[in-house]
Amino acid sequence: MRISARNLTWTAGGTTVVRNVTMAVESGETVGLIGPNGAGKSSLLRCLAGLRTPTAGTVHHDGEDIAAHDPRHVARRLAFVEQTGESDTDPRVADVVALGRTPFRDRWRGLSPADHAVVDAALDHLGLAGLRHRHWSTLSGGERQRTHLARALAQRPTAILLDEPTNHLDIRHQLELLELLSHTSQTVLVALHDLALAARYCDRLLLLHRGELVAHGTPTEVLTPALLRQVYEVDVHIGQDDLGYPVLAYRAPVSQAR
Ligand SMILES: Nc1ncnc2c1ncn2[C@@H]1O[C@H](COP(=O)(O)OP(=O)(O)OP(=O)(O)O)[C@@H](O)[C@H]1O
Repeated sequence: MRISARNLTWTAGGTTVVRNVTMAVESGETVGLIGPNGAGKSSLLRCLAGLRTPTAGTVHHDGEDIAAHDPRHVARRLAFVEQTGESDTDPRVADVVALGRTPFRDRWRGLSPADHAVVDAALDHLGLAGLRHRHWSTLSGGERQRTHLARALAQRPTAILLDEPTNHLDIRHQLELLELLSHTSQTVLVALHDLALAARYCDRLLLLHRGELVAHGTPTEVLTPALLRQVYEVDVHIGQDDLGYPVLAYRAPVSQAR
């Protein structure tokens, strides 16, 4: 699915959080959304997922303006993995993953055998089968994050938006998750703080700064010392490891380096 925004602005509490963003993620691409804390990444993702109504501008999924559709229609094609939060209830892992089938179910009916098979496959895919009966409150941060991703996969979406899905994961699980995302045929837009991982696994990067899209292109085009100095206010040396993957060596913040 192609996801696009045109002149998208979102204002909250008197502040313009996302400013006049025009962008597109082509069908099947894996695109990284990067930018400093508070740049507007989560807010942009929510607008693209139909969870926030833009103050101005439009969001299209495969050419359809999502403002013309109800959330259930959007959720049948697009899954959103938010940063993990606390829950008032204490569901079991399998129940959380089964929520992925909600957009396809009759409200008053339980899961069909086909739904159960999809849930089981998602649990297996994320290595969660052994935790399926565990309660949410007993899970580690990384287990919760993988459960959220399994819920998204159980939705069988054509596009997945993810908000910092690796922030609770150890290195192995970070690499596994990004391998999974970069090899899927689905359209993926993922907010990431780790620029080296973003460069390694994403086809293209979108760089947000103070709500504006200040750069987009291949990782090599976007990750330049000059741009990272301007946006992140750090000096960085960008090299390559022996496999050709980018290595970023950060220096002191610009203000302290003088
Ligand atoms: N509902 C809201 N009302 C007022 N301000 C908001 C609201 N939502 C977000 N903001 C502000 O908008 C800015 C961008 O927030 P957002 O969470 O989109 O940034 P982010 O790039 O995802 O940040 P981080 O990397 O820290 O997660 C922040 O300064 C935040 O405080």
